[in-house]
Amino acid sequence: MTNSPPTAHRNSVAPDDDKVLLQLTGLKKTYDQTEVLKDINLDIKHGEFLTLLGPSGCGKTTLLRLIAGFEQPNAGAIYLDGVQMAGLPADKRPVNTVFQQYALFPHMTVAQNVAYGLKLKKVPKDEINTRVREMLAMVQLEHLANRKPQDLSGGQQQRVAIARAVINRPKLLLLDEPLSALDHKLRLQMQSELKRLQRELGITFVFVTHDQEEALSMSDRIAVMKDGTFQQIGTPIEIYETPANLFTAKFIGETNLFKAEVQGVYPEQPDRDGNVTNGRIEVEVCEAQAQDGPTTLRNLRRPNFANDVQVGDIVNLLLRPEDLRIYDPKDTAHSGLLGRVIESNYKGSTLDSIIELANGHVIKASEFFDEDDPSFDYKLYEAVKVAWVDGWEWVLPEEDGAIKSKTAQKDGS
Ligand SMILES: Nc1ncnc2c1ncn2[C@@H]1O[C@H](COP(=O)(O)OP(=O)(O)OP(=O)(O)O)[C@@H](O)[C@H]1O
Repeated sequence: MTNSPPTAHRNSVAPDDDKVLLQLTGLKKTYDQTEVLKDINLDIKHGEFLTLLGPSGCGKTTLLRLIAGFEQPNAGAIYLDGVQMAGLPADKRPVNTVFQQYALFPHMTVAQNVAYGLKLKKVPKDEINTRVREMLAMVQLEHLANRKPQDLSGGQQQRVAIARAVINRPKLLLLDEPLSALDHKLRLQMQSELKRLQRELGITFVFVTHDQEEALSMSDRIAVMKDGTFQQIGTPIEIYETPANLFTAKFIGETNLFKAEVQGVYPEQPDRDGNVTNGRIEVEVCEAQAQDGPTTLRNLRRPNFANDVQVGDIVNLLLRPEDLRIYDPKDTAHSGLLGRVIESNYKGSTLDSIIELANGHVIKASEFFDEDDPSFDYKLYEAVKVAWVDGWEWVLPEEDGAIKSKTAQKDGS
């Protein structure tokens, strides 16, 4: 993977303190004898922005509904600030939810919509007015306080919904795909506004999306879900750069995958100063007709994995488009995979190329555009050699975690 972090890095803010706000232990939920959540365990810290990310039907909304108290789990427990939530109805939990449909009251003005929760709580009128004013300033809607929801744009309506949900300072705000009804440009704008608001209010957010770019750019941590289980929980950088399995690798960002055969295994061992060095393996990429010299990998970045691997095993070599470099096939300084460029798109800051390798495998490379760099001087359908930046690769076992040797695969076992 690249050493230059994705955009998420600049936006992510470490939570204020390490105290756990929300603790989920052994949560299970079954509908019609189908377990849609299986043994969910997660600690969320005060002030954290945590995103549940996964394909449709993986259980994201169900998990939010359990936390909110709209549904009860079949097993497990939910603790909020150390208090067990079992049996506590939704309206008694210090939690609010923002849905994709904003559900604003059409007959009320913006200010009345935002004031609604405080009015129910019988907060004094003067205090309500002050807090509504402050809240509308925060979401930059003061000038629209007397408008009705139907006279607002989608983005403005969503800001009212968010203001209404946070005015009574819940400890936790649950957001279920709150931006998915917005067009692309507005969605990007709302992403940064929402992030700013979360930082200013210091409220813990649990945000649901199936948009991986949104998850990467907004979250402190992402929990990647599939079939009611967590596949990986980590920072955007961890999830993108060191995915725990093939599902996460393929779900987040663009991925080039190569099968590779292990040629040598060198477990971790102490160096001269007594520090334990990472284990490493050497592999040969299984792209037989596409290869120009041995393409070996020396520095495996997952030390524990190295000890499980044996010579002859097949592993997956993961390379993001930005990890690849394109060279002249006559170049002798780099060993790589031979192919030809079948599509080339100039994107301003990058040049994105689709390359068909000699064995038919199609891959994608994305390089920063530099007019002075002669390595970019290739034309469509021209032969090229593709290599990767040493140390930017990531190695994964097969999906089920098992590593099948080449011989075993041939035997069909
Ligand atoms: N009330 C219900 N009765 C029966 N099955 C349900 C119910 N609610 C959800 N499910 C099922 O539980 C699974 C998880 O649904 P859920 O809505 O949590 O997924 P999701 O990840 O939020 O999906 P999406 O991204 O499409 O909103 C799905 O298979 C869904 O059909």
